[in-house]
Amino acid sequence: MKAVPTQLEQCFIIEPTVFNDARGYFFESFNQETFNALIGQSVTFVQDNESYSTKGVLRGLHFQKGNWAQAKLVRVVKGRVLDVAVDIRKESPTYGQHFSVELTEDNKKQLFVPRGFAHGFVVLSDTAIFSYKCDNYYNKASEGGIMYNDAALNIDWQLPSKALIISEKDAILSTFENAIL
Ligand SMILES: Cc1cn([C@H]2C[C@H](O)[C@@H](COP(=O)(O)OP(=O)(O)O[C@H]3O[C@@H](C)C(=O)[C@@H](O)[C@H]3O)O2)c(=O)[nH]c1=O
Repeated sequence: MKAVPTQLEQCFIIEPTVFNDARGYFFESFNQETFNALIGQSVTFVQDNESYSTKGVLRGLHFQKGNWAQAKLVRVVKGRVLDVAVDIRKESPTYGQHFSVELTEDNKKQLFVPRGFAHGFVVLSDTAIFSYKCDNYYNKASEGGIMYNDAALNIDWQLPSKALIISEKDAILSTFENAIL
């Protein structure tokens, strides 16, 4: 397993070591000791989530506020997504910057999204199963969000906006400027 730094401090791409043989493949999708050593942080995940989506589904940009902030370790079990992490740590030198990476069932890359980030993804394949670990529990009252097409963030989602499928909740999120972080 390897952790590749991004330009956003504490945000890493995780590349697992995959063992292929005549039967198929094997890899450790998570190993707490190795993971914490690689990223130089002590993260304890407490909740695992999975979602299924069809092509063009865009979920995000989401975060939880205050004491309910969540770090996430995200990956794709089936299909292909563009995954995006936005630095919303006001004191950060990369505040307002984002990092995006294709996560696919073939490349098996994962993204570690630290606390203090907004997160979202769009499905590029016909269908996708998205799986992630969170280091804090879901808390509906603490949910926050930023509109995916915020002009200041200027994220290239790789699909035309008419091809996107967005929840009612996500269609009315704030601009980055007005979001309560
Ligand atoms: C996120 C979440 C949702 N839910 C419920 C609330 C709702 O009825 C239903 C669907 O929720 P949402 O529409 O918020 O699901 P979704 O849009 O997939 O939300 C997720 O998006 C990605 C981008 C993230 O980063 C995640 O942290 C999470 O915010 O599931 C839980 O019970 N537990 C959870 O942890």
